[in-house]
Amino acid sequence: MTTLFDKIWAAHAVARNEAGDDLVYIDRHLVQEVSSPQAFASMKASGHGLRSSARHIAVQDHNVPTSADRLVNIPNAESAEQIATLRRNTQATGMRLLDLDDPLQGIVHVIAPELGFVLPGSTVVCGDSHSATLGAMGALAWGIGTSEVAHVMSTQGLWMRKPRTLGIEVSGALGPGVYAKDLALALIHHIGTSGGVGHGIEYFGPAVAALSMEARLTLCNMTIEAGSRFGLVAPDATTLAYLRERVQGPAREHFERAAQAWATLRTDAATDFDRLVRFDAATVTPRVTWGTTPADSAAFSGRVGDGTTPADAAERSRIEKSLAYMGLQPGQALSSVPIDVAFIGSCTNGRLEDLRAAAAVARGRRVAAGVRALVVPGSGSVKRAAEAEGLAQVFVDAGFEWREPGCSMCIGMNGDSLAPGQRCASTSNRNFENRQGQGGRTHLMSPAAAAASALRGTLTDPREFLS
Ligand SMILES: CC(C)[C@H](C(=O)O)[C@@H](O)C(=O)O
Ligand code: SF4
Repeated sequence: MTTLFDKIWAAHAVARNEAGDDLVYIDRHLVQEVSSPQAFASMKASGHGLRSSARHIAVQDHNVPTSADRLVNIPNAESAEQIATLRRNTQATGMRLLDLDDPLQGIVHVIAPELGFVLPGSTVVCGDSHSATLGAMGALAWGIGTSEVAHVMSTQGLWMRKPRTLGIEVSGALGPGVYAKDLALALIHHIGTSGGVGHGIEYFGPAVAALSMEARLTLCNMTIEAGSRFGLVAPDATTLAYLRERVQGPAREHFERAAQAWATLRTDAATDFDRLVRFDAATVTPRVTWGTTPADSAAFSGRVGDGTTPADAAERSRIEKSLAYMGLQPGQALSSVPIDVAFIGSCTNGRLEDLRAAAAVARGRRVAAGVRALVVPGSGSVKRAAEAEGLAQVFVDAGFEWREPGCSMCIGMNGDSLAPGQRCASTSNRNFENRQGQGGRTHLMSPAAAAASALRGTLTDPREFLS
């Protein structure tokens, strides 16, 4: 009797050293331009090449401008340099690159499932902390550091200590206007930003089973914000339906046989986890962060600081500092807080369903005067699909900017960033100080909530616009 996490791990651990670390075989590796330059350089310096070139895909995402002229104009010299470096490195090593002009380009964690690159039961790594996103496909997926990236490229293996397992069982169902993002924020609020440290998390239970593939990707994406590098959902009919349309190569040819094998990929019993947390989805309402960690969140009807004063002195001073940064008063009603910018996008919430949810709120309405609202699709595929079904037009008619795909204002490396003091309703995953630009203030929420906030000009519960 064991967990899904342990089963996939055991199938990939090919050796154990004296320290107790396992050498884990890596099936797939994703590369982006920010964390790879040193890895390519050290691989070259050690005289290695790619051990298995078909197991890697590279994409430009963090630094890419989201303006229409980006193929001819990358104003930031550092961004241009990182983009050129990945182009050079992939050419030199024979790694597939989805470059700026590729119709499939997009945020690394958004494109990987779209390409059918991530299969249930596989191991997938990327030099990016949000790689657990891909665990939604029933894979062990995690973020690695630059030296590990070099190691994977030249050996296809990694020495790793197996983490303990944490099962998060979510019962009940999410109500209307409540999304996977709200569930993720509620869970992080519940277990804390270090609640998952040292553990691989598997999400399961009726509320997880009811989530679409895209919603599961959102949920797993936020796992690192709870301190865990691994977020996992067992493959089921939803996973198979998603993959059937997307897998390539041998997995396509042998799909039905593979599907039978994937059906065995599940945790035998909830008691097999080292730790178990139970959570009721019916208690979740649309949430928004007010502080500078993803755990600092409350319902839109709530108050800054949860309306309580923590007994712990260190926590009290942390909150004081974060509220000073955020320009908020403890106890202030969240719904009275005005915003300057709304950002809909990122690897958390830049997929088609996210844009549908935001467009359902924005349709036939107008962005409030003085608010800048951006919609940045997570990939070229998302962009084209959103245009084909009329979502882009809904946004444009409502006064939102419709941009080219990339990480954009999630991290502000590409020129899309907040000015000091600006306040943003954002569908991304991190609200740390200066994350979206020096002095910028981030409020995390779902795409429907970001659209609602853009329309009203203050932090707004999306249910006010959904009938
Ligand atoms: C730049 C990159 C390596 C980084 C990460 O590791 O996650 C970024 O994607 C982020 O979201 O902070
Ligand atoms: S969208 Fe944001 S969180 Fe995701 S990979 Fe890009 S910068 Fe990181």
